[in-house]
Amino acid sequence: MKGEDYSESLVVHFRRAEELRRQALDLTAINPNERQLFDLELLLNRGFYPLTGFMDRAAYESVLDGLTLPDGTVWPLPVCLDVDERTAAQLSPGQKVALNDQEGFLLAILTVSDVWRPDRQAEAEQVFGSSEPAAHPGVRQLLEGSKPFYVGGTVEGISLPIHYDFLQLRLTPSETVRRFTMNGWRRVLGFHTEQYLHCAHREMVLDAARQIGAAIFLQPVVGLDHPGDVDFFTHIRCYQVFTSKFPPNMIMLGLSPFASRRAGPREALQQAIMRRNFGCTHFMVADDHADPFANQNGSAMLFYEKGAAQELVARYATKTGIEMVPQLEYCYDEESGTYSPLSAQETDSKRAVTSTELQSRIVRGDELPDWFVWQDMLDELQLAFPPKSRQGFTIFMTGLSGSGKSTIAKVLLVKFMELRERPVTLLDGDIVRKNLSSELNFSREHRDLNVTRIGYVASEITKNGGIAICAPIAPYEESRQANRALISRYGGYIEVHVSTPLEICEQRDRKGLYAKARSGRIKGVTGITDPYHPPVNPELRIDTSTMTPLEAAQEIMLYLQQQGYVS
Ligand SMILES: Nc1ncnc2c1ncn2[C@@H]1O[C@H](COP(=O)(O)OS(=O)(=O)O)[C@@H](OP(=O)(O)O)[C@H]1O
Ligand SMILES: Nc1ncnc2c1ncn2[C@@H]1O[C@H](COP(=O)(O)OP(=O)(O)O)[C@@H](O)[C@H]1O
Repeated sequence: MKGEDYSESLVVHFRRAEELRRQALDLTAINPNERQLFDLELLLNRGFYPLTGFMDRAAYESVLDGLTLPDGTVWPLPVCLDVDERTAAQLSPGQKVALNDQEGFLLAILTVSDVWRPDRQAEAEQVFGSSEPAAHPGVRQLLEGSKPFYVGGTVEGISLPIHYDFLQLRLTPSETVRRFTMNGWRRVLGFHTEQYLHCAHREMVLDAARQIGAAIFLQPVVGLDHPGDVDFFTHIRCYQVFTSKFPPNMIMLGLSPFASRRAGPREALQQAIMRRNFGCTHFMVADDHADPFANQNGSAMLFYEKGAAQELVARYATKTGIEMVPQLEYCYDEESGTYSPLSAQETDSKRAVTSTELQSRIVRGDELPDWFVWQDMLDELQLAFPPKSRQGFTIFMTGLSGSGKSTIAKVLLVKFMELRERPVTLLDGDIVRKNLSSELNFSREHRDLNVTRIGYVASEITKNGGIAICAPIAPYEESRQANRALISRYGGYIEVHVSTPLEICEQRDRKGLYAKARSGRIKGVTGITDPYHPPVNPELRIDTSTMTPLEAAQEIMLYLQQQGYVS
């Protein structure tokens, strides 16, 4: 990147865009992933001003070593386009490359300045303060989730990445600055969040803004981890409710396409610079800002030193042109009925409520006092996090062939249909093998694929509030765990190990499978010549050798009642 480009946006005039579209037909194309598209959007809309493209090697090294671009401008995080070795081999300086979105729609043309293989271990150390993937999710993303070559070069934008949701909130820096001016806002406090906000947050941000005579620009960063999740839409709806609780002309909401690296102090500084580019004069920084373990289990868990992010943003304030405002934790005093900052000593009659606690209280269906959250926000949250009695769930039965999975599943199916509380779907092993996995055999690889396909379908059913009953053998822990992780995001997951011993299954031998296995006519039969790894921690274990199918199903129903899934 040479020279400074002062334009409002790097998206070119539509006449030039037409020309670039024609040129792009002959160019090598790169389809940036979700994370890279976020960076591209901030380059094109100039949230990353003064960058005019993905960093070249000199800028990258300068940022890592000294938190500045080669011309001395403060810049703490690398903004690089990572590609695989095959793509890198096709690129050389001066070459033009098309950058398309995931549907192949042309967004920008990159003029390559250099291509290099970075030392990502060293980058991890400098950016995150660690090169241990297990210790930090940002390090894991960099070392295991990104590609080994970087491409630097300027970009000419044809279009900003396309969004269909909340268009009125996707404001570019020039749009926000124009609105601030129109509102008469000379001082603007940028407030970055990924959390659900409630009444105490309102008092906290309002007090901070009043102290410096500023209005508030709430710019949350959400939606990257699980785009399309109900959670994302709920977050934004709740921010809309939140902003409606402020005095007139006091707060504005906009969405930021920033892909968080969780790089603690360096990231806080980066976010401050970005907010300055959106027109803010002040930026609120928490003492655990951008920490990978913020909001988890108190400060003992933090990766970065508490307060380090605030210190770094404040230290660079003169150079960046944006001032640091510390974020204080506010609590409610039941005696006086007021909110105030929580000091370390005051915990008796004062109550602080974290956003995580808010969410878990809603899932448990607890009563929430009105000092905690507004009714209209509660309505939004309850829609997204219904109590267990209205959540979808999956009953995932695993066990040897003949252990009783299908029989119990059929009993459960009719019981749920009788209850008529939710739609119910049976994904039995042999039905799935016929309809969804007919091309698969019984190798480990194919069994895993079969089991995760069942998990995917069950996750969709669970997400939409239904009941999925799954009954494959599912002999391996890894694919069962993958299903658990996926499905638990959307609702209940109840793993039932149908633990009937092999001798009993073999005596039953309804399909003659074991006889054929013993006589060597079929190979790789689970329990005989293929392994079955019992689940480590199932919700229930049921041995059907000493009970009827009805009794087995009743054990599962009792568990569901106890957990609150069925009434
Ligand atoms: N080699 C081998 N091993 C195990 N089972 C075999 C095999 N070949 C065919 N069958 C029949 O296929 C049914 C199991 O399929 P699944 O899809 O449940 O298996 S897996 O979860 O993918 O491992 C299973 O049906 P169920 O008895 O209903 O479990 C078997 O009858
Ligand atoms: N308590 C029980 N639960 C389920 N099945 C039982 C039970 N007791 C006996 N059985 C018999 O065991 C066999 C189990 O077969 P099936 O349900 O097809 O097993 P799987 O689906 O695990 O291969 C059926 O013949 C069923 O009648």
